[in-house]
Order: sequence, then C-alpha cells, then structure tokens
Amino acid sequence: MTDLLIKPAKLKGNIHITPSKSMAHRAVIAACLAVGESVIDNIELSDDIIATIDGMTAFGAKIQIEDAAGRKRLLIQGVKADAKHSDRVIDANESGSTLRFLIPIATLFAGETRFVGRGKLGSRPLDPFEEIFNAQGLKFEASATEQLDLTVEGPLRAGRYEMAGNISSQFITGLLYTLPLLAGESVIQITTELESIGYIELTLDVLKYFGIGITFNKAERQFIIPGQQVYQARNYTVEGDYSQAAFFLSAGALGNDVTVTGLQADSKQGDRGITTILEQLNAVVTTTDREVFARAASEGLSSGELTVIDGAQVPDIIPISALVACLSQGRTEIVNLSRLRIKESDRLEATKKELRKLGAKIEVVGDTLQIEGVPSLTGEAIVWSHKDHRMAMMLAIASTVVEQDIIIKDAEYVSKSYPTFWQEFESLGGQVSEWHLGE
Ligand SMILES: O=C(O)C1=C[C@@H](OP(=O)(O)O)[C@@H](O)[C@H](O)C1
Ligand SMILES: C=C(OP(=O)(O)O)C(=O)O
Repeated sequence: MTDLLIKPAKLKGNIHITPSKSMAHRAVIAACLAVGESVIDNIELSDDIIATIDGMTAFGAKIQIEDAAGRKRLLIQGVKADAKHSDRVIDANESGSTLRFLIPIATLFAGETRFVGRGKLGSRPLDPFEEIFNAQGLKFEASATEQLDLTVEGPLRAGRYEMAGNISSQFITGLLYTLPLLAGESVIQITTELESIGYIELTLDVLKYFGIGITFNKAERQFIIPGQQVYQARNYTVEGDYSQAAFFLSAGALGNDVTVTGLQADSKQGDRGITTILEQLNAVVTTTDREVFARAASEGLSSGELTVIDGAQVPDIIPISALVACLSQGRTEIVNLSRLRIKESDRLEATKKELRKLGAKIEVVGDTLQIEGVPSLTGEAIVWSHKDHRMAMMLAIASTVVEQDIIIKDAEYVSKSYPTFWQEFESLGGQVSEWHLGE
C-alpha cells in the first residue's frame, strides 16, 4: 500500500489531460467485435482499460499496443462471434464497466465465461443481468465469496428486455453492444428514471461510429435494436477525459493556476457537466478549442442562500464537486446520489467522512450531501482514499487548499483510471513524498 505525505502547495501550469476511460472501453470493445483491423489512438493503459483489453483478447481478438509520438495506440484485429466452443476466464480487476459490458457480450461466444475480480467488484450489483439470465434459463452462477467469481453462458435471445435505469447505465450499455448481433430485433424498455444518461449517449455514439444503428426513444425510455448487424472496423481517436479533468478544473476554481488541454469543447461526455457545477458555485469557466480553465469569480466561490446540484447524471464528479462546495460561501445541497454508494467505495459516506476530517461542514442526509461553506480547511493529518481512485484524486486537490501537511492513505489506487496522476500532480508543483503509516 502507498501512503503519500503532501505539503500545502498551490498548483501551477498546463496539464494535457489523460484519454477518456469511458470512451476507450467503448472503442476497444467495438473494434474487437469488428472483423478486420481497427486502430484506437490515444489510450491510457489504466487498470480498467487493461482489464477490457485482456477481456476482449480472451474472446479471440488480437490487440497490439504501440507507442506513437508519445501516445499509446492499439492495433486491433477483431473477432467474429462464433460457435467455436471454448471456455475462458476473464479478470475484470475492479472495473465495473469491463464486467457489465462484457457479461452480455460473453453470451455471443460459445462456451462458459468465468469472470473474476477484486476489491468491491464482487459486491457491486449484478441483479439486472441475473434476472435476465434466469428468465431465459441461462447459466449465471456467482460464488458466495465476497470476491467476484461468476460463470455465465449464453446465448441470449432477441426480444423484449425490461430493465431499471437507476442502478447502473452499464447494464444497458452491455446489452446495446450485444443485441444488434442477434438474429432478430430487440427492444429494451427502461422501467425507471434513466440515470447516467450521458454514458448511454456515449455508447450510442460509439456504436454508430462502428456501424451499429439503434433507435433511442428518449421520451419513452426505449431502445429499438435491429438484429443481424455487423460491426465495421474503424480508426478512432479517444478524446480527453472530462471525469479526470474535473479534478484540475476544480483545482483552478480553488485558487490553483491550472489550465487543461486535450479536451473537446463540444464533447458528449456527461462529465462535461463539471463546468456547469463550477459555474453554479460562482466560478468562471473559460473554454476555447484548445484549453479549458476555471477560476473563482472576483467575489469568491459562493452558493448563495442555497445552490442545489443534481448528481443523477454525473456520479463520478461528485466527490470533487463536494470539495469545491465545502469552500463556497453559503449552503449547497447535492442531490440524487444513491448510486455513489455502489462504486469502488461508498462515495457518499467516504466523501463526507474525509472532508469532515479536514474541517468541512458536510452531512449525508438520505441520498443527499448537505454542505455549509467554510473559508478554509484544516484538521486531521491522515485521510484515506477508501481504496477508491476518485477519492484519492479529490483528496490530492484538497491538499492544495488545506493549511497543513496531509497524508493520503492508499494513494496508489489512482491507477484504476489514471496511473500517471501523481506524476502529473507533481509536475504542476504538488509537494509529494512517500510516507509509511505502517498499517
Ligand atoms: O458507462 C460508463 O463508462 C460509466 C458509467 C457510470 O456508471 P453508472 O452508470 O453506474 O453511474 C460511471 O460511474 C462509470 O465511471 C463509467
Ligand atoms: C465507477 C467507476 O468505474 P467503473 O464503474 O467502470 O468501475 C469510476 O470510474 O469512477
């Protein structure tokens, strides 16, 4: 385990943001399902993306990693879903996206697929899939152990699927990748509010790029999926990650002189919503076609009498948004946060717990964070990532506004999505050194 001592220091400089994990997952999977060669350019080999690469390789895709002009790209020979019988084991590590995208895809390939994983992945929900597999009499055998150990076997049938849209959008994405390859037409009817909808739209966008057409009736919350479709091999460049940029844009709003490059101004990523959230807290966000940066308005960050922030569509940027709200004068309520409890940690409790250690006035009330802004943060020295990459990165940014040294326990968990985060943080002036808490 790696614990890091961080001395108070302001960040200054430009950061070329890491490629989008969500878009990389989608492009790699689509390319692997397309017979022929695709090139996926601008890839970050995070733990989660490696899990997806390994998973698709287990189905028979050939993936070569290349260094090209300081970036990584993948040369992919896709594979036709075939009846050639072979069992396989896929280590999803801690990646919920990998697991939930690949479970339905596994049913396209004859034989059993055993998924294993670690950390909280074994306790994150899979019920929507279990119900579908059971209803179709298909194998869906999960071990009773805490660690993920699940064996599935197809084939899924084309037809009507009903699914909740407020547990995880990833279940829907997994079906959207799989059903177009079946013989007949399918319909997915969402039976609740549809949350994390930006990720669904990302899925539809990437599928369309790779030749798969799906009709999404947003008002009816229904997807119409023609069968017998064929993925087309394509070259694709992954754009910069707004979920990761959120940490550095928020740092800018908190008084750090940081500018982010590599983001698409017209990105379809849902976490571009960080710019709206920061503006709600009285920051000024500047977006050009080359860079994005945020600064507090001259009168300082403020949520006024009360600012309400809706987290239903942007769960990943809530921990960092909560940090900014804790330093914004006035009251902030961040609502619709139930899904934060089923990520790599219970992010609702973890965010409250760690920010309160640093002197923030923050409460969890139901599925809401209630925050009273304070002028500055100071408090306990030891904070914990809860072994969650987004908590570790939020606490790193918190260190730039805390008036004392802090130690972040289990700081290495950033590798799940951003293995170069600490090098980037230091390159911007972060004062980081290893610390041994001895636990
Ligand atoms: O589809 C995706 O790429 C993701 C969907 C989101 O999950 P939920 O849909 O479960 O909110 C998000 O938390 C996750 O980091 C990535
Ligand atoms: C929850 C996340 O990813 P996943 O669901 O893919 O594990 C995340 O990146 O914050």
